[in-house]
Amino acid sequence: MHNRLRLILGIISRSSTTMSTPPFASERQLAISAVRRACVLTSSVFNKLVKNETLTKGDKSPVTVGDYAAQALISVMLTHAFPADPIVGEEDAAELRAEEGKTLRERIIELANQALVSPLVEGDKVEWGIGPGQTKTSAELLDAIDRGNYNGGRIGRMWTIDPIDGTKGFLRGEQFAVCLSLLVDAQVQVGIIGCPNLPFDASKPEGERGCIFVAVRGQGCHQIPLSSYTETRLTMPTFTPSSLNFLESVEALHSSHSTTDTISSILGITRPPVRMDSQAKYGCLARGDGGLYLRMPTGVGYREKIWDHAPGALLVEEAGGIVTDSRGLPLDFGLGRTLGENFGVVAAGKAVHAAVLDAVQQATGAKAKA
Ligand SMILES: Nc1ncnc2c1ncn2[C@@H]1O[C@H](COP(=O)(O)O)[C@@H](OP(=O)(O)O)[C@H]1O
Ligand SMILES: [Mg+2]
Ligand SMILES: [Mg+2]
Ligand SMILES: [Mg+2]
Repeated sequence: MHNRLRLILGIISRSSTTMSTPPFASERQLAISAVRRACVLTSSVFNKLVKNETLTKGDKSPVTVGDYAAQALISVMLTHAFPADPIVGEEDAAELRAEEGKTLRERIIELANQALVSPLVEGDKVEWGIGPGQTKTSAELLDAIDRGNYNGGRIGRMWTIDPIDGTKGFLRGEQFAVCLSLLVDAQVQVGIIGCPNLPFDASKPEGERGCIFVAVRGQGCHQIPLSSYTETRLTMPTFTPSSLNFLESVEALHSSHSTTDTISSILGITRPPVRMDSQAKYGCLARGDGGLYLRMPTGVGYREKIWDHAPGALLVEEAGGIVTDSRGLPLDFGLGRTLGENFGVVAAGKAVHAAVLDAVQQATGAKAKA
């Protein structure tokens, strides 16, 4: 009798847990923890970065010990929690494996291990390979970086990692972001962006810095301070064309400033653009710091990478906005590691997106969607 009662109570409690757990709750919790640790790691690197800790990659873009160490850390945590999930990560360890001497490698291993062993905080779980005593060997950490070599595609689960997005902003001491997303069948289901240098409240630029933006499809977009765990739901305010201002890259090589100037004058926007590095722009759009984010191709044949847009696009959609390319089509995260041919990015609130798209098409001659 006693055993039967225990069995019934067990079934009730198991089914109520299942019913009350929203989809992707574990993934969300893990992703927040990983991004939080990577934000601490990258900020600490910035404070101590020395000149010879930055490399130039084959495409001439910079990469620092912070990028490598943060990708290793996040990859270790993902692999402990979800060993079957492939990872599309920006960095690979080829340069490190070929390094003469071990200066960079040793620094990266030290940084990643410091981040892995730091004490558990709210939401952390020791099963993710973190907490005291969880150090990894150099070989394990290089392999963790290289787990990011997945080619992407349309089918199945996969994570994207951009361990430092806006590395150029990071090196200037300006905005950068740690970006993580979960794709399932090419749809972004979870998007997390940590911005250690971003003011928590745009109206207080000298106030507290550091925020994490979190979105799960169908569950809204939230902001959490880096210093605590309180979540605030974000909803994009309604802009009209006359109150619009826009966000764009600092780097004119990444987004054509002259094209956005033309779009701006077609729309009658008088406020100057807010130029900011990284996917912090998507977070700022989601919380209404700007009404529009434009990224216009510069004509160099560059293909946008999925890790540069997947988490950001979900933040904006879950805060009530629309994200398309300049033809009005959704960004396609199922094409592999890139978004394919570059038709730019047009992200804005529902009330203005159509008008903005019209202006983009006038300025660029992009064809509207059929
Ligand atoms: N020619 C180009 N056009 C568009 N994006 C580019 C580019 N060259 C590099 N990028 C991407 O722009 C990202 C930074 O975007 P932003 O200008 O919004 O800060 C870089 O991310 P990383 O810094 O992670 O390498 C890189 O992937
Ligand atoms: Mg890069
Ligand atoms: Mg990037
Ligand atoms: Mg990067």
